[in-house]
Amino acid sequence: MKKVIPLHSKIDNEQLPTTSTAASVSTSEAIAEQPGRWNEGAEQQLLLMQRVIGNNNVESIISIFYSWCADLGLAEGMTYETLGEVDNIRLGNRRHHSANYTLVLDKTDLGRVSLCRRERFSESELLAIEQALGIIARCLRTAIDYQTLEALVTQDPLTGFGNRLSLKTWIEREMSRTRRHNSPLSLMMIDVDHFKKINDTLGHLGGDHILRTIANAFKKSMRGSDLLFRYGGDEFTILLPHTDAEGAHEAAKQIRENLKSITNEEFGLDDADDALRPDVSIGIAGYQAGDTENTLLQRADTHLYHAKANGRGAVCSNV
Ligand SMILES: Nc1nc2c(ncn2[C@@H]2O[C@H](COP(=O)(O)OP(=O)(O)OP(=O)(O)O)[C@@H](O)[C@H]2O)c(=O)[nH]1
Repeated sequence: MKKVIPLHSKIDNEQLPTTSTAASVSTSEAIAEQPGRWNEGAEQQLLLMQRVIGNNNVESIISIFYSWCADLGLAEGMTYETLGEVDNIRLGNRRHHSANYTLVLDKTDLGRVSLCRRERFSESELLAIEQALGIIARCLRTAIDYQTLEALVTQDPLTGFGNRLSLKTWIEREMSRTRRHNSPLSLMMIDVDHFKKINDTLGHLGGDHILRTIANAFKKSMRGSDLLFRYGGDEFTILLPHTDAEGAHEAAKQIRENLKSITNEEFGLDDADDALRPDVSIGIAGYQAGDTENTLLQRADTHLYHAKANGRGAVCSNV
């Protein structure tokens, strides 16, 4: 009888593996070179295919693949690691025996998959895993491309937070949620004071570093449900679901306060540059019935203008 030789020549399937050696597996070849075996688990493979096809979310595809393996007793734990935009994923538990794969499809690195469980993997099980990886590989590539493109279009490259386009999407989403549930919603427009002077003194790269530091400080001051965006230049927007203008006003004061706890060193400033320590002006608008994206932004902007006109380093709203 013809011996089936798995393509993964370096699977860790020993009694006491200490480190894992990744085997490079071209998953499309894995299916093509084992046509006989393909039919054996055809039903399960079909089920997996039906679940992942058309799915553009990497995390979801990985989690479907893991559930599929776990249901068949092929895994008790799994990790998925990539170098790109997609976060690393860990599912289930760590176990003694592991099967490690580097997924490569048409020369594109799709990441590393490591499955583990208490028992050794048999050759036929490893083959089933490879065939399943072959199925998810194409969906994964589409999903990775989709998520990378989505990040390019919606993320601000300097700070990594959402950009103006992303803000538009989220305002619409949160406004319709607010209308449906009759819950409050507020929006903050934040502008760094005298940022031009910071740029002129520290140079553009120094200015970039300050913008990133400020954005990260905003993020730390916010609640988990609040959403931060870079509106453009030295302007940021925070969308605060479930928060009325009064609550947002208090949150804005806290944001300004928290900026004071950032050290000169973190800002990339010398002690002699104390005068350059950044402060912000903030305008706030609470959602009102009949508001559109533009009217909400416009009101926050008007309040921001007043905060600037009142000498900067201030919070202004209608509360
Ligand atoms: N370093 C850096 N600077 C930027 C970026 N985008 C815009 N800027 C600068 O941000 C500065 C914004 O300055 P202004 O809008 O004139 O306002 P300001 O100096 O902050 O003064 P006020 O807002 O009136 O307090 C300009 O000098 C822009 O060149 C960026 O991505 N990085």
